[in-house]
Amino acid sequence: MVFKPFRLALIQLGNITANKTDNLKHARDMILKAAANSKKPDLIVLPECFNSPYGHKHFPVYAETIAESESVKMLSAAAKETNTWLIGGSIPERDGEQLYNTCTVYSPQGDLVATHRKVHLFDIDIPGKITFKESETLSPGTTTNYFDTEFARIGLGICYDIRFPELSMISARQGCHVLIYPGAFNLTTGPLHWELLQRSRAVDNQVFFATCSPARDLTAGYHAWGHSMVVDPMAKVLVEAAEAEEIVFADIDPALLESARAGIPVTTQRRFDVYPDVSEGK
Ligand SMILES: O=C(O)CCC(=O)C(=O)O
Repeated sequence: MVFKPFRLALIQLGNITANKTDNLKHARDMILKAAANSKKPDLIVLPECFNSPYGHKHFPVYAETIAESESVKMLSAAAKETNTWLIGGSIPERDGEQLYNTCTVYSPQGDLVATHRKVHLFDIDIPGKITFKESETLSPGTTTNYFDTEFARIGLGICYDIRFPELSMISARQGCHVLIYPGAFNLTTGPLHWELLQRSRAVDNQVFFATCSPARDLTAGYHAWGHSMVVDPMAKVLVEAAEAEEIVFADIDPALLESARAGIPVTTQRRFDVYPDVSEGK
């Protein structure tokens, strides 16, 4: 499987309003801006729920079917126009009666090459801090997903999916070199767990791990943590955004994955005679 050096751009998108048309226009402008940067990224990433305010009551209002989605049309056209791979964050998706939190991925030709429906819904209740119940309106995805580019195999997840090591483990054992999760942690769990979980998933699996969050907006109903990040296979943070809108770039160097695996060979020391391989049959 090909793994070559490439450059990643994470768009920590701000100004996500109640107006979808404005959100799509702003996201498009930022994709064009990232692509026009002298750093010339090979892959651009948007955050979770980039076209709608984040909240289960908003999902039914903003949901689109993939076949008729104006968001998908915009993302496909932007990928083609910039001739760049694009992970289109996530959008509320409608499929019949069901709604999903769905990530869509585009080739530089503008083809929709992969989707990932958030597998683990964000249902938490920390009294006095945060209560959120995506399952009030969303259904969970039922598949693990990755896509291949000319430079790497890339595994997908969305936000809360990061808390479930099995998903990352399965992607890594399917040969993914880089795991990319659009996400939107909050001001309670963000400071404690956002970086910790990414560095854990990276070091567990000796892969690169990246997240892309919306910018923090204290006037919005949901306060995103921000801090979009790229972590290397030794769990070193390569780049981290602050809270405001920002585009951050990272060079993904396969030599770092190779040296991590050579120096600490856990990938060949697993004891599937003692515990099961969660990727078996996947
Ligand atoms: O796991 C967390 O603390 C936050 C998850 C989240 O915000 C999400 O899944 O959208």
